[in-house]
Amino acid sequence: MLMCKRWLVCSLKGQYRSLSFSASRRSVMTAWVIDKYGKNEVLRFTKNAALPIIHYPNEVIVKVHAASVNPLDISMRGGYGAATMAMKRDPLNINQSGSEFPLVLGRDVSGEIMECGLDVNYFKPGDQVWAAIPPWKQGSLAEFVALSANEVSHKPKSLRHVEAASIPYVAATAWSVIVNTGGLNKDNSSKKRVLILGGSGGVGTLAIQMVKAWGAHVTVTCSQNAERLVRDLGADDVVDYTAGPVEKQLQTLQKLVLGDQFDLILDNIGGETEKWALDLLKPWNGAKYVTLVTPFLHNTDRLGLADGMMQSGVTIGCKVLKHLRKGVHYRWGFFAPSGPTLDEISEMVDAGKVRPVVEEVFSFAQVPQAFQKVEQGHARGKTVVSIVEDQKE
Ligand SMILES: NC(=O)C1=CN([C@@H]2O[C@H](COP(=O)(O)OP(=O)(O)OC[C@H]3O[C@@H](n4cnc5c(N)ncnc54)[C@H](OP(=O)(O)O)[C@@H]3O)[C@@H](O)[C@H]2O)C=CC1
Repeated sequence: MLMCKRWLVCSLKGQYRSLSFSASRRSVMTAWVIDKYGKNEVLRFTKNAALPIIHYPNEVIVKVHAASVNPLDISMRGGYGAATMAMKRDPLNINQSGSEFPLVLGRDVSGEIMECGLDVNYFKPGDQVWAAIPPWKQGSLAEFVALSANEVSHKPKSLRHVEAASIPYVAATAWSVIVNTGGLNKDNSSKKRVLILGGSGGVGTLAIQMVKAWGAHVTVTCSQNAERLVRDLGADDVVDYTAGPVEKQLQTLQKLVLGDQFDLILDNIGGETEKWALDLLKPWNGAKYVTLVTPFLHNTDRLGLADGMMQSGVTIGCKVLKHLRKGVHYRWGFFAPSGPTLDEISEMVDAGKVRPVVEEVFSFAQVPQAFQKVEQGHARGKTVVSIVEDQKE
């Protein structure tokens, strides 16, 4: 359904091609890369990173104005997901080394289209765009990035690049778990009760705003000093997880205030939470618990692709069946890159229903400090990297 708008516009607009970028092409660009997995010391600034080129006719090259750092970048810096990503990365074996290095991290981009492949009709050079970059592709902590056009979307007109870069990855993740896995959308969320475990970080601050805009009643767990932030974003009830056992506080809230159980729980925390959280769902009513903290990539890193996927299949299968017997649905949620999803988010932003929550902006020279910041945890929204000096549209 989301793709329809794009097809319509494509057929109306006709074809656009690359303009001046190809002609004035350099072969190298500046970037932060890693040449091996490890801690922050592996981050290396270079002026000689290979400039991305278009390999497929549906690809575009985007000049990066701003990027952001997510917890995934910290994990990928340490080798998380390497086995699975290697399967998808460099499908043409362009660098002929079979190696993923030098690897550029950064999953969010806000910037400008420089060049379009021959099949790209929806974008043209000069368009202001944003995107969430799949983990198996080279990232956005660089001057340019190559993406498939269906991963890219026109950025909200009301946002500057540094604001826009805070949204795509967490928005695409929140949309994937709430809409695709959780089954809620703008037409069926009114008066639904949603619990967001861990509401103060990147995904949480976006998820609160989305379900609130669709009319849901939103309960959030976070630490005490994040209460004002999450209430400003739309949380109706806030539980301070540092003030005592969070499950007891939520049970009391359900009995005394809500008078009902939850239709959807989004778990950004993982670990012990799934031992008690599913008891807070309405049974036999299609209610779902979706966790973003899954062992999927850890399994493939540890056991290899085939055995890791088999192990994940057994684990999720057992959990789904165990909870189905109690009348509730257990699910794993994943980030899903999608331009059409970002088109929807862009409209919500320009309509004032979703706003960026930028905690700190670092310069391109300060990328290692941005990683340190994210690694320390306790996020209150997003950590952004400004790559081209930002200009108000
Ligand atoms: N499976 C997938 O495809 C994806 C998975 N993820 C995962 O989802 C999780 C959330 O991502 P993201 O929002 O970007 O992470 P962030 O680091 O931005 O946010 C985490 C937030 O949780 C808060 N927090 C920590 N412990 C608790 C707790 N026990 N209860 C309530 N709040 C808590 C932190 O603040 P404080 O400590 O101060 O309370 C922080 O604000 C991460 O584990 C990430 O790796 C994210 C995207 C995609």
